Amino acid sequence: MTAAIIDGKAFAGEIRERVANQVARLKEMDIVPGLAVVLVGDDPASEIYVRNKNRQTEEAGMASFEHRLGEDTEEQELVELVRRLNADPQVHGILVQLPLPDHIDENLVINAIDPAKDVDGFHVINAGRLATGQSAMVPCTPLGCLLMLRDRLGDLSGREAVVIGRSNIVGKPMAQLLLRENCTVTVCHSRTRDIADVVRRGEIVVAAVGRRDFVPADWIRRGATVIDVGINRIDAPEKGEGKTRLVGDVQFDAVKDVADAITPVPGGVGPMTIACLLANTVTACCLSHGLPAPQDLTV
Ligand SMILES: Nc1nc2c(c(=O)[nH]1)N[C@@H](CN(C=O)c1ccc(C(=O)N[C@@H](CCC(=O)O)C(=O)O)cc1)CN2
Repeated sequence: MTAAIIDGKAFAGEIRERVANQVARLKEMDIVPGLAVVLVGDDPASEIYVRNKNRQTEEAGMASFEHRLGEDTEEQELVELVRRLNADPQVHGILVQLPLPDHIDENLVINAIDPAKDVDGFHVINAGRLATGQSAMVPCTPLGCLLMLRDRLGDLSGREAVVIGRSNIVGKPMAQLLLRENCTVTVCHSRTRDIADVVRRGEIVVAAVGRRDFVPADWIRRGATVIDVGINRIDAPEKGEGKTRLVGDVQFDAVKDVADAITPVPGGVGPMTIACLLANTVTACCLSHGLPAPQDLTV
């Protein structure tokens, strides 16, 4: 068996097209969705993600507001910026790029964002709404994973799903979304006993541990759909001195001989994350104007 490769880059392009159509529709009503992205410090990977977010926001016809603060910015200064953005009617979505420098309490900053503008879906109110089956802003990476799973498998009801990783950003919301789809969900983590046997139950496996090559082929049930959320940068001397490349959490070359379908890294989940951020911003904009959330951008 050779797995189908799920093309996240192409799918993200489709989502961005849907976003651009919704933005054009809103412009006819003189409404321009706006996204504010806040970057604190100079982490090189975050710099790239923020640049891409701003570029793609503008390409979709939305307003992009970029705020860059120094590494030694005080927590209070960041919270004050968030409060100003909460009050700004041109801003419908606020995203504070993570990770933040160690001296800043991430939860405190995230929970200072107006939940209606929390397009990352990380605010405790949105997490609670998702967990209790109420309408919520859904975190972008799990939202992208779910859209790919539905596109590949259709109805997910009754499927055995295994999520590897229990982070607030991916693992927990992913598990909640799969539960909402009526999957039987198991969450594995560093203390899970007999993890190979547990993962082998999954018809759907979502790997989000942040450890390169963590999932070998003999953990994967034949015919499973495997979503690799890992983004691990490793040295790539074969590309030249000092060069690097990205690998996922799954041993792609071996697993593709067992799985029915698999997402690659790069080109899988990553591009979907930013496309879903744009989708969430349009949703937040519509809701703030008393319009319904666009059905083709939400789950
Ligand atoms: N506030 C947030 N911070 C972070 C999030 C998030 O969703 N909200 N997620 C990650 C980083 N991230 C977005 O911010 C992100 C990571 C990767 C990609 C992506 O497109 N990856 C490409 C490869 C890009 C490359 O070559 O480096 C791929 O996988 O194909 C987009 C967004 C942590 N922080």
